[in-house]
Amino acid sequence: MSEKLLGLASLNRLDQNARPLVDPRELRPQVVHFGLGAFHRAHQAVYTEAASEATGQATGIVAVAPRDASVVQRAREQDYLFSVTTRSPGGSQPRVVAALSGALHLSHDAAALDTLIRSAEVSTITLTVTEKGYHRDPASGRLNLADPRIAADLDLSRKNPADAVVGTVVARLAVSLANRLRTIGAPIDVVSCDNLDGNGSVLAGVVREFVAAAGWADSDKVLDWLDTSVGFPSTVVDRIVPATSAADLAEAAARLGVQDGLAVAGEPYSQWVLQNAFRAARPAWEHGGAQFVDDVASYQLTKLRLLNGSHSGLAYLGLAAGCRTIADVLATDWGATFVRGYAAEVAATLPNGGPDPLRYAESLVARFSNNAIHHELRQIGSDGSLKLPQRWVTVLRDLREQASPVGPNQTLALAAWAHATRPDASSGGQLFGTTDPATAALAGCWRGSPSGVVARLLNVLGAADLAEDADLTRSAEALLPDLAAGHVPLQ
Ligand SMILES: NC(=O)c1ccc[n+]([C@@H]2O[C@H](COP(=O)([O-])OP(=O)(O)OC[C@H]3O[C@@H](n4cnc5c(N)ncnc54)[C@H](O)[C@@H]3O)[C@@H](O)[C@H]2O)c1
Ligand SMILES: O=P(O)(O)OC[C@@H](O)[C@@H](O)[C@H](O)[C@H](O)CO
Repeated sequence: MSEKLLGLASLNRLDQNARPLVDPRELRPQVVHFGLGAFHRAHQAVYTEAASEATGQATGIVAVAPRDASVVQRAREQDYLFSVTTRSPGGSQPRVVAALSGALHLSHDAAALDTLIRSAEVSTITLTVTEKGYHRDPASGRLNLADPRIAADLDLSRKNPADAVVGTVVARLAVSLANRLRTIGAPIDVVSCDNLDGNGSVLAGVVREFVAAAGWADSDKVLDWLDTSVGFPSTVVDRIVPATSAADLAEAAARLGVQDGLAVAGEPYSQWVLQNAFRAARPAWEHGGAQFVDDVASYQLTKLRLLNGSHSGLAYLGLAAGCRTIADVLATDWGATFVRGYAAEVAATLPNGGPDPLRYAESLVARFSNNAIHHELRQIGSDGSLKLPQRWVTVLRDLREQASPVGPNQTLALAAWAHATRPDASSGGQLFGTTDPATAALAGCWRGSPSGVVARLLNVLGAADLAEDADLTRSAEALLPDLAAGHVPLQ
């Protein structure tokens, strides 16, 4: 292997402060992680390495790439090492992290993955597979059995219950957890680290629905075992980690002195709150800085509704105004005002006992203003049809239930999202280049009469109840001409 590439052979070329906290050769697999994306590397992997250093138990993660096989290849070439650069306006600091002990592809390595999930050494599974990875129906929130990929996996797993080479993470979990019951039967925990409201119960729900729909001879027994022996704790994960750019890779190579094809960069802030609801032995993440609490709901709602909710709003407004990154938006004369105003409007929907919303908003203004982080609005604005149900729709419903009015910042954010879903004739995609699995359905909403477009779009989010709120939809539609002119009409 080339010494110019990050790997075991090039570790001694690194500056002392850029070296891993633990010896990568000592890692033993205890965790299987689905979703070998940027966030996992800069978040759960970092906590796991810190816990390994603190406890002296070198926990290894076998990371699974559900789609892109090239990332598995790169991880293998680099002996599963990668760097995380912490970026702030004061400077940036890369460090190589030793937490991964293997990498597999979901379908190419199906047999090895199944063996691992039913092995006694693995006690925890984690996931960062985006909202798309859960295959939920937007209106009901349940597993969408009509989704072609889920339907295909159900078909495969009916024909071959134990050995099906399935293509979705939900099906892989259902099949391999059932195989674990059929072989060692030892308890295990499965931890969703995606930005979903009640992510533990959402994940438990889709896995159970797959098992029930598969109709295996032992499906009922598997469902009972999932209840008694498999934990699905909820978690709140927080660290801003943009997709890695070519410039990030070049900077990592220059700073480290070796090439790192898996480099990621993130902000200094990081938080991981986990529900104390594990059934099996787990990594001692509390020694790596994670918090364990009995109920994560107040942390989860505050984070999703204030951070992610305002992030989405900034993304759509910023795109309308011609900005590229979140820091660009915060540099306008309206960015911070929007974050504060939006937080004040959402505050009434947050449970007691969580962080103070207005102080939280101030911390967001500071984090979002970090101009060493280049978080593209197009990335945040993509998949809006799957993100907005938990970022905005639940908030709007709670306000209706309280008979409270929808605030001007929420209405403006809704209008900006609507504007960003406009079809772009030249590209065939969305106006600003955001991507969304519901692009065609969203584009279809622009075909009817202009009045009614916001209601039609809300229906695509599975929010027929909000679509009937004429005050909301008309107020949002009234803002569209300003947004189309590149003006953000913030009061
Ligand atoms: N990046 C962040 O700042 C951040 C912060 C908090 C939480 N998160 C959570 O982590 C998730 C992933 O973020 P990331 O930055 O790693 O993104 P990424 O694009 O780098 O990685 C996404 C991962 O999800 C997988 N994936 C995508 N679509 C899938 C599908 N349909 N089925 C199964 N797997 C699929 C990809 O293969 C990849 O492994 C986010 O969607 C969010 O829920 C991210
Ligand atoms: O990662 P996504 O695409 O689901 O959402 C974009 C951002 O809102 C999100 O990544 C935040 O930066 C993150 O949740 C902060 O912890």
